[in-house]
Order: sequence, then C-alpha cells, then structure tokens
Amino acid sequence: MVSVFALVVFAAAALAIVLKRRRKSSADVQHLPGPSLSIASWIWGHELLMFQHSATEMLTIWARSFGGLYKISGALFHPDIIIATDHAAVHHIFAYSDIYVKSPAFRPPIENIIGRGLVWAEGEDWQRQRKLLAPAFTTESVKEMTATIYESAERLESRLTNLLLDTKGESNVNILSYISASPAFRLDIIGAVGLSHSFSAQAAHPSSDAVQIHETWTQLVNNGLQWLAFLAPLLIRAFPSLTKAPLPITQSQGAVKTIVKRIAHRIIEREHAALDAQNGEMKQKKKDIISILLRNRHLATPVDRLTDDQIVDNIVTFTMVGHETIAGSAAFTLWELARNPQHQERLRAEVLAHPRDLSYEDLQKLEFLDAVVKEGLRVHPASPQTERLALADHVIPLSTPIPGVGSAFHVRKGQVFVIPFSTMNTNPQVWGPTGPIFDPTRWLSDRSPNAPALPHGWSGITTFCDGPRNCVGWRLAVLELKIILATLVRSFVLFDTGARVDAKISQTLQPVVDGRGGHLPVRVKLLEA
Ligand code: HEM
Repeated sequence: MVSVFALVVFAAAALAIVLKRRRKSSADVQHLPGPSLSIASWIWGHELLMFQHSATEMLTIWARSFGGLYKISGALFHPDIIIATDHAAVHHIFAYSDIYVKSPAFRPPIENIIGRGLVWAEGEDWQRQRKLLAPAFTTESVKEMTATIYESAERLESRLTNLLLDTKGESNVNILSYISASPAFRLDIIGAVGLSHSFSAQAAHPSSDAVQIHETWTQLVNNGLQWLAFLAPLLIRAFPSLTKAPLPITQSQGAVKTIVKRIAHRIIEREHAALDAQNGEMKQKKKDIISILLRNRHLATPVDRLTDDQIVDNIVTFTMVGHETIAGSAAFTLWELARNPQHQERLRAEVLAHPRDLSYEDLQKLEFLDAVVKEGLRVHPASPQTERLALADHVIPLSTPIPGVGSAFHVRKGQVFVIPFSTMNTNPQVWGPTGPIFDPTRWLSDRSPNAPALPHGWSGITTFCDGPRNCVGWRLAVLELKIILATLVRSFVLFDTGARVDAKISQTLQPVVDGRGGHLPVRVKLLEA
C-alpha cells in the first residue's frame, strides 16, 4: 500500500516537473514577439511572405522591429519557427552542433544535389568526415594552391579579353554566368587543387563536363525560383516520407549529382590506375581532397574508413560547393565595384602598384583588396541563411534580455531556428546606418568595425557560419576571391548597366533580373594601357 502511495507521489512529482518544464519552455516561445498573424497566410504562415520577397528581406525587416529572437508562424501548421540573430544565441546554437542539427527540411535537397558528403552528414559520421578532410584546408595547404589559382584566374582574364576584342573593347556581360560557366575559374580551381582533375584541357574550349554542369545548375537555380521550390521543402518537412517521391523538383536536383558523380567515378578510376602504376605506394604527404580520400580507403582502420559512396559523394560535394559559392561571391562583388567607381579605382590603384602573381604572404598585405573581399562577403553572403533543429531541451544565453524571458531562453526539443546571416551582417545596430551599403572603407585600419560588437565568425561576419560546422573551405574561398578580383580589375573597367537586380535564395544567393535567375549584367571595358 505504502509503495503504491509512494509510486503515486513520485509519478505526480515527475509529472509536475515535466509540466513545469513544458510550461516554462513553451512560455518562453510564447513570450517572443513576432509579426502579426493578420499578415500570415492561414496555410503558409509567414513563410509565404519570405518566399515572395527578396532573400532574407522579410526576416531583416522583422528583426529591426522585433529584435534578436522572434517567432514566425510556420507553413502547413508547423509550430512557430524562431528567427535568431542575437549574437550570444547564434554563437551558442552553432557551438552545440550535436544538439542543433541541420533541419530535416534542409537535408533532403542537400542529399539530392551533392549527396551524403561532409555538408549533409551529422553526428559521428560528420565528425569522421570533417577530421579526415580538414587537413586539405589548413593555411599551409591553401597556400600551396596559390599558383594554380593564379593560372585559373589568368585564363578567365584572357577569355574575357578575347570576348571584348571581338566587341570593340567593351560589352555587357552576365558576369555571374561568365564566371560560373568558365571551367577556367570554377571547376579548374577545385579540380586542380582538390581533385587532381582538369575539367578543361584548353581554356578556349570549355570542357563538356563544365558546360554540362553549368547548364544543369542554371536550370536548377531557375527551378528554385518557382512556386514548387517553395512548396517541396515544406511538404517534406510535414511529410518526411515524401523525400523519395518522384517530385519534378527533386528529380531536377538529382540531375546535377548524376553528372558530377560520373566525373567523380572517372577521377577515382584514374587515380587508382596511377596508384597501381606506383605499385600501391600512396602519396603519403599530399593533402588535396582526392589524395586524402583515397589514402583513407587504403590505410584507415575499418572504423575510420569512408564507404565508396561517401568518397564519391564528397567529390561531388566539393566540386559543387567549392565553386558555386565563390562564383556568386565574386560576381556580386564585381557588380558592387561597377556601381561604386570610387572603390573600384582605389582597388585598381592598389593592385597596379604591385607586380602580378604576388606570393600568398604579399597578397595578404593588400589592405584595400582585403577590405573589398570582406565587404562583398558581408553584404552578399553566398548562403544567406541556415536552419537548425534542436534535438533536445536546452537553454540558450541571450546578449539582449527579452521581456518575460530574461537573458536565458528555454528551448524545447523539436524547435526549428532560422539564422539569417545577411540580417546579422548588415544590422545597423552593429554596423551603423550604412550597414546594408557596400563600403569597403569600413574595414580599413583607421576605422575598423568595433570588434566586440560584431557577431562570432570569420572577421566578425557570419558568412562562413560559426562553430564546429563552419565552412571548412573559407581560407580557400578568401584566397580565390582575392586573386580573381585582383586579376580582373588589373585588366578591365566595370560599369553599372542600371539593370534592377533582385536577390533570391535558390540553392545559393542568386541575382535575378526580369525574372531570370543567375543573371547579373555588368558593362566591361578593356583597361586602356
Ligand atoms: C564564398 C564562398 C563560400 C561561402 C560564403 C561558404 C559558406 C558556407 C556556410 C554558410 C556553411 C555552413 C552551412 C550550414 O551549416 O548551414 C558552409 C559549409 C561548408 N562549406 Fe562553405 N562556403 C564557401 C566556400 C566553400 C569552399 C571553397 C569550399 C570547399 C572547397 C566549401 C566547403 C564547405 C563544406 C564542405 C561545408 C560543410 C562543413 C561542415 O558541415 O563540416 N565552402 N559554407
């Protein structure tokens, strides 16, 4: 009898604790401010407005009104989604990458497009892949890529020169497509430095690999601007079993992977043949991606070994993420230079004061080039937002206390967060009233931004994310951008065409002109000697 009584008391206490925790944590979400339900669609919540506007535009507008942590209503009756830009909260979410994982709506498209490589993996699988691949991106490894990147940038420069010579020295150019389609820039850099594979034998004749990938990617980007691209992830979030359904959008995502996978298999076969020719001796010291992956296949203990599929998927992953992000960032920065001739001239003067092909170390001394690259990455992050799902109840610290919540926010398991990098990177409370404007001079040593006020992340911007799952390729990205910009402003003058450019999220940040995705027109003129 006593034991039954004790059991009842114990159960009641346990229930009270559970209910208190539930009340406390759900109360925290309830206390969050957010946009009025009157502007939300009954079925699509506030997410429809986000899709209808430019990339992160609505999130930025709401953040200015509701602060660093607010909620929006989710589509298809999904529980409220929290938009986080509070610096301490975001730092915490990224620091605990085992608790806050990529959301289920986010992972199926990643799997469809680039496979189950490092970007897609979670948990121990991710840890193993990251530990294995990180050595390919240390300062030492990236420094060794400098000469190859110069070669690719110079091939890009000569293709553009040839084009302009055919058009009396100047022409309107879709600068994104030009860079993005150019095997000399996109695929050759990642191919040569990472995969020991040349995607183009001759600069003047882009390889069919590169062209095919570009065309399929462009199709994918334009599909991503359609209504179905809004719908598909929301349906998958609500009904995860739809992941494998033959939706047109998921099938078109798979097309890119199929092409790059074919190339990946070719690369592996060729590298194996080379290995056999060396009588099985592995390239012990080489730290490029393919050498690391193949060495792992032969030398690692079974527990550390990646499967053949994981090796192929990582080749696909690096081929795609390694160039789409950089092509977009380079194109948006060149477009900003076209719109801001004073910054363009200052950059050109700095670059022309130095010889071509500077060493890695000397390149770092170009202060204005560094400022231009940072500013392009700040204002136009290639990946403008990310999502995380809480796998457990947790408490998040806040930089700015919220009325009714205080300075610690109780998260419930299952909570979805959206973290808009663009919003954080341009917040006027951090960057001043010119926050959204491209102004590289803000990075110069006489007026650098106030470091403690900046978010966590490379150089105080969130473009490369933060914490253990930050961008593994950021050093390579920054070096490539510096070399591309320095090489192009040396030979060309860029002018604004006056076209109205919108920005949308379709895989990565995409310029849209007259409804056409992947379009960023700039007038380019040969620099007169
Ligand atoms: C301007 C260029 C780039 C930008 C803005 C960028 C941005 C990012 C961001 C925001 C993430 C985190 C995504 C998330 O968790 O939601 C990320 C992850 C990643 N990036 Fe980059 N990236 C760039 C270039 C590169 C390059 C050049 C490579 C490699 C060649 C690369 C490889 C990766 C990989 C593998 C991950 C996943 C890392 C992990 O989860 O451990 N990225 N990148």
